[in-house]
Amino acid sequence: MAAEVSHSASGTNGAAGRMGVLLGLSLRLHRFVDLNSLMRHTLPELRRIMDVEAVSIMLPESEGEALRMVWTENTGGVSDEAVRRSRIPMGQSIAGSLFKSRKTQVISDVREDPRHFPGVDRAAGFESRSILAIPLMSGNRTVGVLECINKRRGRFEREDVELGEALAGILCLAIEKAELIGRLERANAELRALVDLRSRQLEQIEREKQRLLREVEGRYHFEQIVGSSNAMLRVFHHARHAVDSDITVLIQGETGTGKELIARCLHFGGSRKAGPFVAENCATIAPGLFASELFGHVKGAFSGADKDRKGLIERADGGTLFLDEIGDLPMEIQKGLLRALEDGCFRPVGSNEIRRSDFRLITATHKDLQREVEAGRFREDLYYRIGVFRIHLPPLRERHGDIPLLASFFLRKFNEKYQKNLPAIDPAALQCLESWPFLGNVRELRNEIERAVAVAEDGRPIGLEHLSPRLVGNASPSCRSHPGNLKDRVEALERTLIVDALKACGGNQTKAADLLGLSRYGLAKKIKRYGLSDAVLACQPD
Ligand SMILES: Nc1ncnc2c1ncn2[C@@H]1O[C@H](COP(=O)(O)OP(=O)(O)OP(=O)(O)O)[C@@H](O)[C@H]1O
Repeated sequence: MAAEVSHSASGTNGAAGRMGVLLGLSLRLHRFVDLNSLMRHTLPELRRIMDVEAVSIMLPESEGEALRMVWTENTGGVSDEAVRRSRIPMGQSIAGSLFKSRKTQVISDVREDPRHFPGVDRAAGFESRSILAIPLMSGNRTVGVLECINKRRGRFEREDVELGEALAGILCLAIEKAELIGRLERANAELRALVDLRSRQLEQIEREKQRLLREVEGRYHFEQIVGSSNAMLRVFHHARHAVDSDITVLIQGETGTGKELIARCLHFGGSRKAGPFVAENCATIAPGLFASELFGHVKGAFSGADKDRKGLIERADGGTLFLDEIGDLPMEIQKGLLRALEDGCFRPVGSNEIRRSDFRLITATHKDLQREVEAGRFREDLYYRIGVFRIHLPPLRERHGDIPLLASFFLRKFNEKYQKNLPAIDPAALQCLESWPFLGNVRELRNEIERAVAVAEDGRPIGLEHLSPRLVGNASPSCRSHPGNLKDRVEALERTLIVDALKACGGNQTKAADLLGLSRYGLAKKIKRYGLSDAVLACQPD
């Protein structure tokens, strides 16, 4: 038999006593911040106050299909653990129907109630006879269900219902508070773990940054710039004076002579090495974009400026700005650069705000800037300001003596890149390289060696057949001869003649064999012996 009980004012009988009980419990409840200890201390007291054999608290599963017995306390000597975590189907139990109706119910004879779910009783070895079931409400939300089971003396009366509801209200607040604190503690622990992880990652990034810095410093070090000619030794000696100061440096030289390399060495060898190295080639900037590239712009400064953008000067703050081909900087921008050089101040396009940047300026040009000044294309004051310290890099054709050193430096570098082990550049090929004018300077030599390493057979030296045809075609006959002993010289000459014949016959081995007075088989053997298969392929007509 079940009766729904509406919330009603308490009676006067024993009101002061009940008030005392409630107050005492509410004070004690709020001492607990952890749900489990709260329940461990509260449920026995609840059972005593309500004068029942057992009390249970059930909370919904996250999917909402069942309730779980989360805490229980009984006098039957059955361990809590036996019944805890019991699953009570929402649609087939008194607690489940109450969870939905949200109305307190007194069931005076449980055996007669068809909703009674006997699974829990079986697990507990306990027999429920009467139940006072009370929803735990938080505002409009049902948080769970409290069941007071088997009234010891008499039946559940109106006073029991009122006391139970008042207790449930206090309990609900305490559960919510403890749950909230639990959630906060979990979030806090997650946050701490995240902070720990982030700081470990930051440490790792910092270690990696230091490692890369050491690596870059090692790479851009004057010792890494190859050259033993007097001209280059003078450059090294002179350039070192500019490493430890903030002095502006103007590097002059043809394309590919190593101007940017020197600029990097000045930056990474000096006190600004931990700051940025920002490099830009003025020849590649569209005329209308110079101001925005150099000084940056603010959102809306011009059509297409959909967000603020830092310019080169601002990005180089704390480091070095390297402007290659400074001779191409338009007149109208030169004044702004001069001002930034004087006091570090500049104004982004579209902004009224003056910003500051602490940067060192290194510039480079292949042009004669003095002549640009005379022609009225370059400001004289800027010319003197950027050229406080000058470095002139001689073209490679004026320091042919550096070619063998540079060539073997690049051979080592590209052996590593292509994971090969070409032991050397043979003397004929070296002589050929030395006789080439290299208008593209060191860059052209570097590209030539890279190409040769890429095509050459692993384990064998680089020979004439691995060089570009234009270089070999240009080589003088003496350069094609080998300076070694007679056997080496004969072999080198033989190889050169075979390459020439293959070239003349467009890679056709039968014709080349005729031309050389060899059998087709004899030529094939020599091609194999000299490792000329790449040369044969290179000679094939397109
Ligand atoms: N003396 C050198 N030793 C080793 N490598 C060098 C040397 N000089 C130049 N290089 C290499 O040659 C290539 C071209 O050098 P870099 O870019 O510094 O020349 P650049 O004068 O700035 O050319 P551009 O004016 O065309 O920009 C780079 O790979 C550089 O590392």
